[in-house]
Amino acid sequence: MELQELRKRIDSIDDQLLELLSERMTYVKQVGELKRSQQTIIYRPEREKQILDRLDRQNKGLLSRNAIDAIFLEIFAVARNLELPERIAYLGPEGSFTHQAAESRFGGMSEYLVLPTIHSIFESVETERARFGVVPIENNQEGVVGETVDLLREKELHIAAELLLPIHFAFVSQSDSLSQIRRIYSKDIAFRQCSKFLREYFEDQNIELIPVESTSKAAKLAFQEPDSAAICSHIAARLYAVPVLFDNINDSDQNRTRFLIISKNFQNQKSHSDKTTLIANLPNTHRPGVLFDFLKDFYDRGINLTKIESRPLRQGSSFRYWFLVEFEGHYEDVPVKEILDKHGNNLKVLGSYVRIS
Ligand SMILES: C=C(O[C@@H]1C=C(C(=O)O)C=C[C@H]1O)C(=O)O
Repeated sequence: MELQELRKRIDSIDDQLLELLSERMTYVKQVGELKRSQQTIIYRPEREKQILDRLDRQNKGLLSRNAIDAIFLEIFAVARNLELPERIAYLGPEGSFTHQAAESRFGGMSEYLVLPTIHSIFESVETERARFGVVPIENNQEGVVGETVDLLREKELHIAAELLLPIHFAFVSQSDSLSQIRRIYSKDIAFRQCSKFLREYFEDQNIELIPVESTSKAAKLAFQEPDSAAICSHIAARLYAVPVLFDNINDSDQNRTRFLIISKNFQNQKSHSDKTTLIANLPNTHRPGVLFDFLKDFYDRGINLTKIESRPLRQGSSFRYWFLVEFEGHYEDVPVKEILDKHGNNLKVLGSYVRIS
């Protein structure tokens, strides 16, 4: 087919897509009105997951699951904005991986509040300056983010959803040739995670590796100084319009960070694959068998634990702990309810949500 003919067909499909998307939005608006009249929650991650799973099963074309997810998550985000514009707080700076995570779920059209600390994210959601907050909870290579875990216990907030982001670093520079590069900016942890690439390409050159506070600051510096480069996220490269010379330069392809979307008064309905997070303040943990007895309740009911993290109680000078426990299932499942009833006051359920990890 000729180029002109191909483009004519593409234009005609775009016209149809636009018409269908507009029609979809009229129904979304009606859903929004129903939700408002029943005073229920707009964001329904379990419904979104159901749609994505169904589309994936139906899909016979060229689109990968990731492509379908990316397109439709953006459609959902636009739809939610139409139902009710909601502000989302994320841990900055702009161009951080948390920013990338937030955009992957709430799209390019949402209103964002960029805050400098994990504490300030929790506070903005608590005071309802933001409807949702996006915070990292763990990295599969570096471990847990203690501040997030501690704040989950301290504050009365809920987990609306989790999301996983592969941590892919890009090597960006304005310079056309590697030999012109004198300095590379990034976070120290990113230098560590891209050490093979740095050795391979820059071993013999006299290059300065300069650690800065964030990879997005690194991208900004690479934008300002043409004889420098940065190792940063995709979103930072896009934000500062610095060309990507090499993509995915991290040593390991397995590096992933898990983020939580937190909210006030949020409850998800059951989906067919949920996860629950709770805080366990078990009495007398210094006695033998207390933690064992508690965990046995999960074992006896065939509930799969996915995480247990102990954190210091910070009571005087003692070494005592509380636990963050995560498991497969929803808090409305009968076996889970039994455990919740049995341990009542010692547990605080943070939420059940669609399981991704
Ligand atoms: C339209 C709805 O609200 C939101 C938007 C969705 C969509 O665009 O399909 C799906 C789930 C909700 O997050 C709904 O609940 O059905």
